[in-house]
Amino acid sequence: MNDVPGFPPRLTVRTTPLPDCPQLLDILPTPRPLAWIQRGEGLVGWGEAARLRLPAEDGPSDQQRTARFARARAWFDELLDAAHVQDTVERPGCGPVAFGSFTFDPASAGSVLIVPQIIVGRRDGQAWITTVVPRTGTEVTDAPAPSPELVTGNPAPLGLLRWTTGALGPRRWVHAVAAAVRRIQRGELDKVVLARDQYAHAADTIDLRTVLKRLTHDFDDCYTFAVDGLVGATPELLLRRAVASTNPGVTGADATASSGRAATDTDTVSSLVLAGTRPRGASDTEDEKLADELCASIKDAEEHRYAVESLRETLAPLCADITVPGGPELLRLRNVQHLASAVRARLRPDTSTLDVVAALHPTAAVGGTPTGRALELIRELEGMDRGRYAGPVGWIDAHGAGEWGIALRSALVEGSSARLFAGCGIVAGSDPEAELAEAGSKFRVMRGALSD
Ligand SMILES: C=C(O[C@@H]1C=C(C(=O)O)C=C[C@H]1O)C(=O)O
Repeated sequence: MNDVPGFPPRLTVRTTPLPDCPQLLDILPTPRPLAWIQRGEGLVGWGEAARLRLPAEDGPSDQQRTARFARARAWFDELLDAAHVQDTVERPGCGPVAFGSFTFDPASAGSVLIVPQIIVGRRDGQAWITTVVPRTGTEVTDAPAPSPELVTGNPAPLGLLRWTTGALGPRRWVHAVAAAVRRIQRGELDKVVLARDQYAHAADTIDLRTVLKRLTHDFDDCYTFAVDGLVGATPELLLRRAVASTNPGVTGADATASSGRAATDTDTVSSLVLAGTRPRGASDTEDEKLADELCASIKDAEEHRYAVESLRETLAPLCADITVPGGPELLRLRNVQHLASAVRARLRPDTSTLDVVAALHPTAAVGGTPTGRALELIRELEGMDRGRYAGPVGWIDAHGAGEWGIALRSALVEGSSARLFAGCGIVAGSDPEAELAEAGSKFRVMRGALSD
């Protein structure tokens, strides 16, 4: 195990196909797995072959904003350079994979990259297993062949929960939102996203497998994730990049070092922007009424436009051919409905995935506009450290392929307690009471997943 500022370990990595395609959440042997799953496909991992945990950044503000991503990139590149990789599957997510979760605010400690000892992946009906073992000295040894008999986990129910409020109770949070609306109306900024937290306390250690199963069941279209105790189901995709290996067959340390971690000509990235929210209705009629209201709302259209424009501006120096839809679509989830815009672009050569993640975070959907002023107001009004909530969460492989979401609809699970988060975009026309109700709808994702 490595902690910053140590060097990553030298690893031997082997990926082989799995003859059967397992349900990813049925094979987890530990109550604290790593996961990234959408519609039954994705990656799960367990054990830790390497870990990087980053401290809070305190440099000059612009450098500080991206420093944790640059450190993570350097560490993973170094790990890849020293790794001996055998990969007979050659798909995104094969070979060495790091699961990552970054803090929302650079001034918070705890951004993390973890390379599991075992990774199981599943895509398009094909499954594979990767084993990662440390190697000592300079002699290259093969990783042991993975056992096809995967252990079946037995997730435990969570029992009765006790709930407590976090930094701001509902009334104080409504005041904070009202203060933000006044500051926006005074012209200090255009938009700020304010969040609140609450705690669930269980009698015993919370088994993340139970939580993950409920999240994937209820939010199949979302990205269900678990990285170092941060668990959730986010609808918001910050970045997906699919690059296949350019080196078929067995790769050695040198081949891995020159792998396609930077962009190639055909490299496309996609992102899903969400901003503008209504709850789901109790009946079809009410549901339609709320959807119509959302689609006709000038306040929500404006909030959405800020988010899309900020994404386009951020991508412009890094990408060509940015495609933004003419207007948002309606995305309906079990608890809420959102205005959504799918943006696609072609990555310029020599751009690394974590550089793009660094550039995109924080989007206006979780920070505000303009970013700097929004971050100051969040620090001033929220009264809490967001930790890794609303930060980028996802995975990256040796070729730069990866999927990164924004850690929303999430909770930080530590032992027997869970800290839940929910936030809302505030603009000049926001009604604080309506925002409190909206935060309630968003809390429902994790409240449901934690409740037996
Ligand atoms: C901040 C959150 O959600 C964000 C805020 C939204 C809004 O205000 O309409 C919608 C989606 C997310 O971008 C959250 O879920 O905690």
